[in-house]
Amino acid sequence: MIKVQNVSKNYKTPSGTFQAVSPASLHVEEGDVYGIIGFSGAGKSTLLRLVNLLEKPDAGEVYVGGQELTGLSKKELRRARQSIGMIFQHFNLLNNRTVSENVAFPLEVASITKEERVQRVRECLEIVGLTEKADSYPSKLSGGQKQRVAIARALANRPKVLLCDEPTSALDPQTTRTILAFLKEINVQLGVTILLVTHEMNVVKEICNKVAVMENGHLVEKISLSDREIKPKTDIAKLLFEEEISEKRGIAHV
Ligand SMILES: Nc1ncnc2c1ncn2[C@@H]1O[C@H](COP(=O)(O)OP(=O)(O)OP(=O)(O)O)[C@@H](O)[C@H]1O
Repeated sequence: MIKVQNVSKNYKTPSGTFQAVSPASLHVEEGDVYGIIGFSGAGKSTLLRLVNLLEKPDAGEVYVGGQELTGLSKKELRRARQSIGMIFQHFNLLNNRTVSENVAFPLEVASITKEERVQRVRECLEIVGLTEKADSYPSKLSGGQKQRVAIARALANRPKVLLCDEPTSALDPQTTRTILAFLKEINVQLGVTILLVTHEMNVVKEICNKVAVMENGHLVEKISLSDREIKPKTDIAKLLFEEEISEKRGIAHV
């Protein structure tokens, strides 16, 4: 469903060129909830944004649903992006629009008729259980509710793929569980393939079936979580998995 082939990204900085993502390849199959985990600055968000070309790769190819995004014109890319939803750590809602108007926004961009928009907004708000907040403004919502609106908005155009950039990092543990449950339901019930960036192993363990580990711009290891025994090979993957095991056993880290 998503194929990233030898994609890389450099940034120009005052001190020279900085390689945020060095040639990386990733294959996300239909139905996966695929995690990308790593510490801050590892290049996770950059890699995610390379998938829908919010960041333009310096090299490599990106395919989503069999279509090569890296070969499209601007107009074709705008259209292709309609089948790729995205949610963010800080929700990125439009504060001067109501909940309904936020969810309707991508439908307006896609030139969907008003009648269809009203119907689809209603459906999406039902999916995330926020029908009663349709006329509220984002400022009146909790963090969890804001993320549910963002999910509804991301689903409006019936995407095949949902990209999630640290979707629960701004939320408390209880709300995190609720949002992860929504994402899992969307994956199972609606058949949406999910690629999710996080620095928290508990998020990966909760909903992902596969995870790629990133360190200093490199994808260093890919692990299937459906394997009976998970055996991380690299030091960073061992550290991330062992931290999780230690936390479960109640061992404090200093
Ligand atoms: N536009 C930019 N210009 C220069 N450097 C950038 C730019 N965007 C990201 N970087 C740098 O690239 C590296 C990777 O950033 P990225 O946000 O992808 O990491 P991350 O793993 O998602 O970390 P975090 O969770 O802290 O966001 C960081 O060192 C960051 O400072």
